[in-house]
Amino acid sequence: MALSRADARSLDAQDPLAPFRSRFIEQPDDVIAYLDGNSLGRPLKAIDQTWNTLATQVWSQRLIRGWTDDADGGNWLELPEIVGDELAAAALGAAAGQTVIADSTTVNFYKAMRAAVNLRPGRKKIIVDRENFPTNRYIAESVASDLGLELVWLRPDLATGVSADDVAAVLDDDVAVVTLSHIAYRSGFLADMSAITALAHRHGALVVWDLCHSVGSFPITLDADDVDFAVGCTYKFVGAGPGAPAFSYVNRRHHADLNQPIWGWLGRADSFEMEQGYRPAAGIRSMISGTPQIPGILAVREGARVIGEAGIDTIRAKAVRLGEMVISLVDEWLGPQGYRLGSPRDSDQRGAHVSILRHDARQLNDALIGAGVIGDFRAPDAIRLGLSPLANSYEEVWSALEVIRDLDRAEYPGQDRPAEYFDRAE
Ligand SMILES: Cc1ncc(COP(=O)(O)O)c(C=O)c1O
Ligand SMILES: Nc1c(O)cccc1C(=O)C[C@H](N)C(=O)O
Repeated sequence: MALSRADARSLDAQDPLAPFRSRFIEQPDDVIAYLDGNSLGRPLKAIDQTWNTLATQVWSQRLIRGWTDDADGGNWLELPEIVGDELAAAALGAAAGQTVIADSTTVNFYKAMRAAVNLRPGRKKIIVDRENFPTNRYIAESVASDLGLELVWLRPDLATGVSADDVAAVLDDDVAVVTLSHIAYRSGFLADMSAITALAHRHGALVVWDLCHSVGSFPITLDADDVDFAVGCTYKFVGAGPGAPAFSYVNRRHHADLNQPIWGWLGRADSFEMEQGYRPAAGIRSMISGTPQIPGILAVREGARVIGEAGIDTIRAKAVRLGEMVISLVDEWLGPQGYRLGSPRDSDQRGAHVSILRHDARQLNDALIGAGVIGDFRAPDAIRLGLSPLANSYEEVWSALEVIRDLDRAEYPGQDRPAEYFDRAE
């Protein structure tokens, strides 16, 4: 028996995270459910205040001195490292001094991949998977092409993702880097970061993890797992806003030999001496290239603060419970309408979104947005339902599934559905 609306309400009544919903700026009245926080999180009221303070009290008053004045526990030039440490403590399981907020995930991923390969001279292979986010696949191609390396492609089943066994099957001592997404962008499959990292290390390879879909939704343990490099975005579950700067983590044991490819002035030692020749700054600072994006970094600080306050374990527990609710409703209501589950059924293998598959997903998703349920379509046949434990209520998610069910009834009344309805176009 699927949960009823009353059941969803009762889950909300017991939800320790329910008070956090009022931290967000209200969504428009015509939105029944916003299930796209795994693409762009909703804004916190605190960010509105932070940006207002930045413009009216800090930027306008300190002017250029903001870069070097010691206020807010540091100056703007230091904020990438300061807020990097704050995010690391709240959401990455990483000790201070190994994380910076800078650039986009794409750019950070490029830097991390090149830096990792530089640490393994003479090795000729990079392992990457076909289900990885496009930017990761393209950057891996670009790095391999520039450096004359071979790409070894994993081809995971969409719903089962990349296992340690898949990696073990192609790993040898000629592999420089294994790169994977911790949570797959389409299926939500959760990779075993600890096991795969240990496996890569046994062959002398390094790992570069993309944490875009896990940061802020899943307890990450970068130091404990001895991860080498990790990158991820802050506009999803961290909620720092469209185009907010990403983060880059490099394990301390690589700092002495770290050599990333974009040699900008702010990653140099003694930047303001403006000297000839590049000499990397000490530590994680050398992952920076150019001027930090201060409004975005301050928004990351607010996101990290709220995650720290809520507690990442509590966030994860609610993500699991929301996912289970969605899957039970999919089974009961949507299976008979020709939808299939496009995510792992087992919560231990699933992140904070659930994908449902149907051949006409693109049109369905457009219709859903029109009906006030905002998820997203991912080619070729997936509707992703992103579950944001801080912003979504159980009832909101339940209502979304009800809308999906009823939309389909309206479109295809009765039991006589066209045959192609059930045949997934592969
Ligand atoms: C897994 C993953 N990696 C990388 C990116 C790309 O990040 P960006 O476009 O911010 O560089 C995204 C989302 O866009 C993503 O989901
Ligand atoms: N970064 C995005 C953008 O600039 C426009 C639209 C969507 C996005 C996304 O974040 C996509 C997202 N990373 C995904 O998992 O599909």
